[in-house]
Amino acid sequence: MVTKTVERITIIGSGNWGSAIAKIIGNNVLDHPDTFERTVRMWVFQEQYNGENLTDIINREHENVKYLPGIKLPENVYAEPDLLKACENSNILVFVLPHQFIQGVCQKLHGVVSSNCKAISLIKGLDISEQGISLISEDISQQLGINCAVLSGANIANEVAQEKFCETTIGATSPADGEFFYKMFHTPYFRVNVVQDKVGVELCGALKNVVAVAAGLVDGLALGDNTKAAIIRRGLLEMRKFGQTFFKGVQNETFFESCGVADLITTCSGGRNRKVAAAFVTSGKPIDQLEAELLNGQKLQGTSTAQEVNEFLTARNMTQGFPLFTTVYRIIYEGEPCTKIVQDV
Ligand SMILES: NC(=O)C1=CN([C@@H]2O[C@H](COP(=O)(O)OP(=O)(O)OC[C@H]3O[C@@H](n4cnc5c(N)ncnc54)[C@H](O)[C@@H]3O)[C@@H](O)[C@H]2O)C=CC1
Ligand SMILES: O=C(CO)COP(=O)(O)O
Repeated sequence: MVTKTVERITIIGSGNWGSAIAKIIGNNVLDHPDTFERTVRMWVFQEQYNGENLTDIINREHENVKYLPGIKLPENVYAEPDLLKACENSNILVFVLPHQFIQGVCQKLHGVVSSNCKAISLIKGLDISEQGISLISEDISQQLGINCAVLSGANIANEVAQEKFCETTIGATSPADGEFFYKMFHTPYFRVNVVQDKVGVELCGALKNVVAVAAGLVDGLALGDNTKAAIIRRGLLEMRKFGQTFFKGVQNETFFESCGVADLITTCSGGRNRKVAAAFVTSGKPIDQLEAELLNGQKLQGTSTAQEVNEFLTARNMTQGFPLFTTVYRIIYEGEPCTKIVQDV
């Protein structure tokens, strides 16, 4: 008798979103014992919390008391501090860590991961410099020699963890992979829609964070909802222009998915980028200091993405074509007055 092998999942990342996703996957695998191994390992970047290893607390209390406090994780989610051990013999890798850390993780996993592994990236960022731009899912594929789908949507982690109804988008070029990851992530309160425009989905997730910073600047200046809506609309247009200028095949329809307009709405209302950008206006403090003061170890993504996008556009003398992205960068990093957010775009 041929026994069907079950898929072993490792979640690489355990922050605010990583922990919320661990809850979804940990519960979903229990509903599909014929497809998935019961234990879901979660790689945790080890740190001390009240003098104790965070991994020990998570495995004892089944709660990520630092990054998702108050939410119980399924008992089949196991926190592992050693990256290679966490990924050992896994054939499904879920990448969900702040984008600035992915290169280091891929270097450690290079040559270790089996070629029959599937991966999906939930990271909202880009690998971008003046030399060029690549999607993080492409970096993962290229460095680890495996296919990598993406998931991105209107998914503020704390609300998802409280099982408040929301949607998300999976971008997978292979229908079979799309179906597989649908099963792994979909729940009645976390409604998955699968599209084939993987590039568009990933770009939306990364670039919306820059628009969220712009929205936060508007809020900090108390310019009101009409102004915020105008900035969000202009940001959506720049997101589409950036995608369709520098990548092939980005579909207009993708911007109407959860990963597009919906994620813009939620992030520009309740996200961390918005919150910290508003404080940047009202406090006058540097953005890094505000990140440390306001986010308790969680990481901003929109400001670094604005910096990376500006470096890329400047190298091509194309900043004028993206006034909102450029103005966000100049306000945050070059000391331009915050009021420029409604003057220069
Ligand atoms: N928090 C949210 O509401 C959502 C976040 N996302 C995206 O998911 C990705 C992960 O974000 P979060 O899970 O919220 O992380 P986070 O913003 O909570 O960041 C903290 C995480 O970074 C880890 N970390 C710190 N230093 C590290 C290092 N040197 N190497 C490796 N890891 C390190 C910490 O251990 C912790 O797991 C980001 O790209 C974010 O944009 C997507 C949807 C929602
Ligand atoms: O991506 C998110 C919501 O979909 C979270 O956005 P922030 O990182 O701005 O909190």
